[in-house]
Amino acid sequence: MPVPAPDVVRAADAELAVTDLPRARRFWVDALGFEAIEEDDEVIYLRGYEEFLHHSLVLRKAPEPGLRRLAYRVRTPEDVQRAEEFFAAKGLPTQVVPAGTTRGIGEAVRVEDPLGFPVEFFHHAEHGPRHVQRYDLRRGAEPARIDHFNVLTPDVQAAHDFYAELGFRTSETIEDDDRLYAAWMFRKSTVHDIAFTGGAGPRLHHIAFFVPESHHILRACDILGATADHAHIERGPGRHGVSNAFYLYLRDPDGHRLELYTSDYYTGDPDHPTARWSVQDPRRRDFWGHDVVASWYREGSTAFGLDGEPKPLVHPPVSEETVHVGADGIGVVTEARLQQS
Ligand SMILES: O=S(=O)(O)c1ccc(O)c(O)c1
Ligand SMILES: [Fe+2]
Repeated sequence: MPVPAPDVVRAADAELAVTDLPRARRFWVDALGFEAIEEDDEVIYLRGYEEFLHHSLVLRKAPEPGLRRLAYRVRTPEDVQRAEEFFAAKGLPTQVVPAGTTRGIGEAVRVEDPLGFPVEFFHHAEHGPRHVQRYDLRRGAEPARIDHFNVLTPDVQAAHDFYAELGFRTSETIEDDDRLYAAWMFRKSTVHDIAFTGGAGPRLHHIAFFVPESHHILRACDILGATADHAHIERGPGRHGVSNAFYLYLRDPDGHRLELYTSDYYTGDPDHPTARWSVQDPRRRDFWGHDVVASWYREGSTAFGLDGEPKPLVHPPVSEETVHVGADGIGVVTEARLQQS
């Protein structure tokens, strides 16, 4: 008798290990505009203005940077128990953590998924003050809420198949006749809660935060330019092919990648179709055909297991970067330009 999957509502919380908390606070709070709703010498709880749960992201001081957990909210308290049974039935590590282990979060279960990532499922959560219309407080990029996680994994097909078993549906893919290079999967009615980027893993690729409008992304660029912190800008701003979202990728002081993301689309109907992109299409990752900087494919954050130890990396047989002739479409675009000249 298969163990039923928990009813996942959305990607809702995450925790990053950072090596210098005041330095991280200057970036995430002073520059980007997240609200620090609770903090001490060891930890900062950050919150987006649309979020009604206690927080959106936890930054915890540690000797080494890395990903400590990706957290999904589930629909009922019984789904927390269901999550534990679902992963335990697959022989995967699980641990129940008492309420308050993470401030504002009730009893939760932490697991290592088959990809090697530390994943948490929770239901009970304190509600924080509603700041969505506190325009007197909103600052920087005015981050609204967590939108999705993106992880580096050597076998995107296996990752896709497992999260499909967990009840996620697929909104978009990048593929060719031989393999699936990337996939975007969702539980909430938008393009994704989790996405898989082919590469050595398990590593975190990025955590994305929804911002209300594209001008908030441009404001983040201007703020970082104004303080001569432009080196934090890694890729963009631009328009994604996959997801159609307007985007910007930043690297925080510890190298953690975050995305500011807006204007993707609704996916809530039961027969929502999957959009499939060819790995040879130069518009797939940037709709305007802009190349993707190599670091975006190659770099990610270490993932810590439930034991707190860094997870060893497994390398993929083939990477999108190499299949697509250089970092991302340089060969294809160059050929096209040469043919025009
Ligand atoms: O670069 S992609 O267009 O593939 C893309 C689409 C949506 C995302 O959230 C993302 O990080 C990357
Ligand atoms: Fe993303």
